[in-house]
Amino acid sequence: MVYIVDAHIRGSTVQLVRHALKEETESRSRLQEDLKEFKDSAATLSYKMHVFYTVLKKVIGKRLSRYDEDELKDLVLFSDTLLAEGHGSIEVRDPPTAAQERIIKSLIKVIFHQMSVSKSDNVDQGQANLLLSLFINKIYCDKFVETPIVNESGGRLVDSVRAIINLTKATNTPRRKSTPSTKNFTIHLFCCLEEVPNFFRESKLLSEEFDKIDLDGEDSEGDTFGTSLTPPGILSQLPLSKQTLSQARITLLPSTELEGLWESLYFDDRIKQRMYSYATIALKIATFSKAANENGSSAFANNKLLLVQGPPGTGKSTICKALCQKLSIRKDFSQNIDPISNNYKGVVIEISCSRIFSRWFGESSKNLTSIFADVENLLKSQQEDFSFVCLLIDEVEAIAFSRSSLMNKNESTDGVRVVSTLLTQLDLLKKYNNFLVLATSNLLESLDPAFVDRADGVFYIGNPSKGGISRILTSTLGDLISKKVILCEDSKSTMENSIYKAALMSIVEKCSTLGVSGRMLRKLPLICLSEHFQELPVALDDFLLALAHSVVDLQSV
Ligand SMILES: Nc1ncnc2c1ncn2[C@@H]1O[C@H](COP(=O)(O)OP(=O)(O)OP(=O)(O)O)[C@@H](O)[C@H]1O
Repeated sequence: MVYIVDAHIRGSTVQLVRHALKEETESRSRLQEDLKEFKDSAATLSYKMHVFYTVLKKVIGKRLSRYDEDELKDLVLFSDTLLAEGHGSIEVRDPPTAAQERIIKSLIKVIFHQMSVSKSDNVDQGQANLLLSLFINKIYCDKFVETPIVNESGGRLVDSVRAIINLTKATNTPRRKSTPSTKNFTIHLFCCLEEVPNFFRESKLLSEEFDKIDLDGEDSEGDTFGTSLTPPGILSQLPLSKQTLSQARITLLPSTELEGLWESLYFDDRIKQRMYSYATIALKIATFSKAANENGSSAFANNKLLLVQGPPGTGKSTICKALCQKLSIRKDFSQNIDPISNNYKGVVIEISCSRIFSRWFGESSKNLTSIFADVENLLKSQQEDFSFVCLLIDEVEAIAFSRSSLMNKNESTDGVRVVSTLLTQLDLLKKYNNFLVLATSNLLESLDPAFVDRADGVFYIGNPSKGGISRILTSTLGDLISKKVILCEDSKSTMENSIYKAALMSIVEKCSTLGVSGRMLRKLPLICLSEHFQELPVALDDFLLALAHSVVDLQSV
């Protein structure tokens, strides 16, 4: 079984490792007065950091191998768990104290010395616990079900293909081979940009410079940057016009804003894995075309467009943003980028369809063209930096409404022009190997067939199943218990208690019958507290009774 592990590292402590290794590298070079070696110290430092990351990954892998398969599924390990369970671990401040700095520097010295003597990157248990507590914030584990297709029978290929096509139960039908139960961990270390030492300071300086620029010029419309959390100083470095910045929300990745979203979503049908695979294959395959020096034309379709559709509040927009964050963390297309480097690994441009529309004839399609022109500039500038650009179009029906319906309704030709512009622009940009479009819609039937046809994958996301409902409610309850809004005897094991489990299950059953959306499930605890209590905290028993009432009340909404 393959597990994709995303380990969220602490930028501040890892930066200290870099300092320690840099000091050591430079002092050695100076001692030896070897000019060439001194010049190569940057390469030596980057090699040593690579060794440090390898040791850290090995320690994480060993720690995770303690868990069985069931426990590993969607496991999230927080730093306090790592701290409580590891002898020799220490709690570290952010930024670390002077004493903690000394511990980190000594530990690194000792580990590197050990490795040079033993010629192995193994560390003892005490050191492993110390490494985990000092450098890891959180560990997420994603089970990746691999079903490689093999012709196990070894029969003639043509017979096997025919057996599949005709769905015969012939003995030589090639099957999807089940993977052995060994645990393989693919570990990615990451740090959100806002936590990278100096990123924020630099962006603050840039912001100050940016503030001096007059934004009230003729073409500054609306609340520029109003919705973006990325500091304007950083945004001003991107080749984007003020107009695009006011009509789109830009997020540089990985971002703290999107952190933990992927793990907070519970879907059936391996939807997350499938979307991740589609996105990575689309981006990876494009790099092959680049290697073959093709200039865009290809015998197979790769529009790099994924469409997510389904009823409101089912997590469509959230999964798209979470997917972008994962693509930037897992770096399948951006090897060798240091997790604590200042470089962003991806950019999400979220288009606000309502802002694109203008009351002036022809303006809407002009707005769209200008956004796409900016996206193209950005794609060009990012190509060598191993970072991707994702265009996220929420509620795409606003700009991809079926043209025939528009004409039947005698709507103005402006709407038709917007759809045609969108299609033309998508066709133009698909040649970029670092480009991806994610679109969401509640109204698949109303979309223009030519747009749907361009989607490489169409994913349906419905209301959560019983399993999903149970996990959403359990996680929300767990959060309220840990925040002490809900009181119970043992905050860690209460929800394991069979009495509470059975009570919650009845609520889950009712939610499932009513077809409650993920959004409503996330809101239910707040509705329940507001409707039934005046004072906080509340007892768990009372909360569950009130929750049952709130769910029943949903019937009348
Ligand atoms: N399956 C789910 N698991 C966990 N959380 C969910 C799930 N579905 C929805 N949510 C939560 O519901 C909220 C709304 O999600 P989101 O806005 O992504 O839905 P949407 O499908 O895009 O809605 P709309 O179509 O109305 O724009 C988010 O906070 C999200 O985390």
